[in-house]
Amino acid sequence: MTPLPIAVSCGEPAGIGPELAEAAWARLRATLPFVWIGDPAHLPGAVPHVVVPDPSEAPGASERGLPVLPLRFDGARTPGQPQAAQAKGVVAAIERAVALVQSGAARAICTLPIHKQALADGAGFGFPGHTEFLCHLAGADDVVMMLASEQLRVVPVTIHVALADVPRALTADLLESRIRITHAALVTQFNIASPRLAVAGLNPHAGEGGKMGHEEIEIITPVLERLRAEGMALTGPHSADTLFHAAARTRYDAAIAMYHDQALIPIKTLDFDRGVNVTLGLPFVRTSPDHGTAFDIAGTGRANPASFVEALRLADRMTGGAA
Ligand SMILES: NC(=O)C1=CN([C@@H]2O[C@H](COP(=O)(O)OP(=O)(O)OC[C@H]3O[C@@H](n4cnc5c(N)ncnc54)[C@H](O)[C@@H]3O)[C@@H](O)[C@H]2O)C=CC1
Ligand SMILES: NCC(=O)COP(=O)(O)O
Repeated sequence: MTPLPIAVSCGEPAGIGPELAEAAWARLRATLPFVWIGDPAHLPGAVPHVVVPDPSEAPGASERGLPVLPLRFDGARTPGQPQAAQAKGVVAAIERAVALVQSGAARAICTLPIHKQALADGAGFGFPGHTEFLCHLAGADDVVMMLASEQLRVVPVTIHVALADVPRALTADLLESRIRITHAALVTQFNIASPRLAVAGLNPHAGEGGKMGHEEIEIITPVLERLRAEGMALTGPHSADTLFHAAARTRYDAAIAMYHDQALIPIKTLDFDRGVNVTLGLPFVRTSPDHGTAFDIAGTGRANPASFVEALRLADRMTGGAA
């Protein structure tokens, strides 16, 4: 039986998404079919593309060119310069990918990067990122952003939250929910029978016994004690500054960090080229490259497709493939 394709939303046309789609097709065309949802006129044309009326035709078409489910946008692609008139199309591509995976026409979705400000300005997009938008579209209670590579898996508990607002956003309920979702996904989607999780503190030195902050004592430790009593293998709260060196990384399957940069700086430093962003807790698989729209190099041919290729491969493995 022909495998279902992965549905790829085009992301911001002014970013590197269109060239990444072409480069990934050139690498994966025979082994991992995907269908790109976007405006064919925005593709650079370095490789052929094939417009397909239905995603079921993507695996066959992939031998001849990049399979495309067309979505017409207003205007041409201008690398580095997002067009307000195109913002609604960017959102529609994500919605289309979700509809395809929900109807069983695609096996997973993989999203190319959006420019959050361009979507807010051009489409009144009210979500800080895909993660929150997908949670909304799927009707999920809560989801988790995980960044994963060969060397590290890491989860920020608070996600797209201004640093000044993190202490208020970091509640015991949120921490517990995000640990539970991560633990369950490591078992069911990453085949780790007994996941080991290492949890960072929020403050320097994990609060130094209350001398440098109280969130560890008042919020983090009580949650960890409760979940340990259920049998979860949890350590922490750890000082975040010593949680990511090589020896420390051998002691856990995923690190739970308290805010965006605490989680993403280590993995992007270790593995920027091959890190993958995966949303856990959705009723379908969603992956994404770890980087953004890279306006500074869009249209120059310098974009490295490795993270996007890894994102497609991870989506494939998480849906039973062997890529
Ligand atoms: N999943 C998503 O939709 C994501 C979207 N973004 C959005 O992207 C926009 C730009 O974010 P930045 O912080 O500037 O990060 P960025 O990842 O777009 O760029 C940071 C630096 O890395 C380089 N870079 C990024 N990807 C590359 C690639 N594949 N090959 C070679 N060089 C690459 C860029 O040229 C730039 O110098 C923002 O609007 C942000 O919100 C950021 C991360 C993820
Ligand atoms: N820095 C990671 C990021 O912004 C990805 O967000 P999302 O669009 O995948 O929610």
